[in-house]
Amino acid sequence: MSEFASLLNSFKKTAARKRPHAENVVVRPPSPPPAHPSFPSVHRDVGRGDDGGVGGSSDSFELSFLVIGAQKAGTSWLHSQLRRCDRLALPRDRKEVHFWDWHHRRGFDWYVRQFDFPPRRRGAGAGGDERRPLRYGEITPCYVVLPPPTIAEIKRCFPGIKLIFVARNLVDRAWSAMVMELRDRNMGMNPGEFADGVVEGGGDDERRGPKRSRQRVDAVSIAQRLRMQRQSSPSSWSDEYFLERLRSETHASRSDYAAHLRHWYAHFPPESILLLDYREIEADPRGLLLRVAMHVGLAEDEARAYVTSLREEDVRRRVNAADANDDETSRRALSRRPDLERKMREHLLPYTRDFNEMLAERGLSWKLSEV
Ligand SMILES: Nc1ncnc2c1ncn2[C@@H]1O[C@H](COP(=O)(O)OS(=O)(=O)O)[C@@H](OP(=O)(O)O)[C@H]1O
Repeated sequence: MSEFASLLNSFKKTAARKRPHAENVVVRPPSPPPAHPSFPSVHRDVGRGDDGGVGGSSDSFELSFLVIGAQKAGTSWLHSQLRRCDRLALPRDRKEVHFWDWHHRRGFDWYVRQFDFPPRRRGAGAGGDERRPLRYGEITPCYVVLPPPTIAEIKRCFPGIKLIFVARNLVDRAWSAMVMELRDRNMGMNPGEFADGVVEGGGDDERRGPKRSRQRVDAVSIAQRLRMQRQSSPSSWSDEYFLERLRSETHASRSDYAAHLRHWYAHFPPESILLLDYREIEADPRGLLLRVAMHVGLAEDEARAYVTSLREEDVRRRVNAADANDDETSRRALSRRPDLERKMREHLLPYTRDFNEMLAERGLSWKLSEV
C-alpha cells in the first residue's frame, strides 16, 4: 500500500471512530461556555408552579435520573445498555445533552424536547402507562463538576431525582482522557480541507487529478496529516507533557471525585446517589445494570426482565474504547512507561485516598487501588 493510501485509510479510521453512531455517541462542542452560577433559573424560566408542573409541553415531565460521571469510566457503555430498556427514556439522538452546564440558557422546553418519547407510548402521554411511568434520564459525565448553585437548582426542580456515578482507577481514567485529548487534537486540524482535497475525490486517483490547486491542497493535507498523526500519538509526547496535563485544572478537577461528590451530598441524601465501581462493568455487568435499573425507580420485576433481555455480546462489548487494536493508544502504552505511570499514581494518590475515605464513610466495601 502506498504511503498516501495508508494515510488515507488511517484518516478514515480515525474519522469513523469520532463519528457519532448508535453505540458511540459523544457530542463535544469545541469551546463550551463554562457553567456559571448566575444562569437564569429553570424554576423561574418555566414558571414551575406549586403543584410541580413545568408548564407547556413539559407539564408531566419528571427527570428521574442523571449519570453524572465519571468521564472515561464506561458511561458510553452504560448509555448503550440503558437505551435497550423500554421503561427508560433517554435523549433521542445523543448521549450527552449538557443541559445543566452548556445549554442551560436554551430553556427547559428545549431540554424536554431532547428526550425520547417512544411512539407506541404517545397515546398515553409523556408519562406512558400511568401505573408504570417511564423514567427519564440522561448521561453527561462532566455533570459531577457542576457548581453548587446548579446542583441546588437540580434538587429544587427534581427533589426525588436519582444520581449515578461510576468511579474508575484515577491513573487509567486520566490516561484514557489524555489519549482522547490527543485524538481530538488530531481531528481538530482542518479536517474539512482534508476531506475536500482527498477523501471526497477517492484516494490515489485524486493525486493524479487534473487540477493543480487540488494537488496543492492534497500536498498540504498530507503534510498536515503526517504532523497530526505524529501529534496524536502518545509516544510523541514526553512524560513531562502528560504530567503537566495532569496538573492542569481540567484533570485536577476531573480527578477529584470526592471534592465534587461532596457538593452533591450536601444537597441530596446518600440513598439518592449510587456509587459504582467501573471494574464491575467487566466483572458483573448484569449485576451492575440491575442495581442501576432499580436505583432509577424500576420495580424489581421490570429491572430483572430488562437485564435478562440483554444479549451477552452487547453486554460484553467495549464502547468508546481508546482503541483496543491500537497498541499505541491503549492502556498498554502507559504500562510501557513505568516511570510516567508511577509519577501519575503518586500525583493522583491523594485524590484516590480521599475518594476511598468517602466510600468507607458510606459503608461501601470496595475501593480504588492505591498501588
Ligand atoms: N465493556 C467495557 N468494559 C470495560 N471498559 C469499557 C467497556 N466499555 C467501555 N469501556 C471503557 O470506558 C472508557 C470510555 O469511557 P466513557 O464512555 O465514559 O468515556 S467518555 O467520558 O464518554 O468519553 C474507555 O476506556 P479506554 O479504552 O481506556 O479509553 C472504554 O474502553
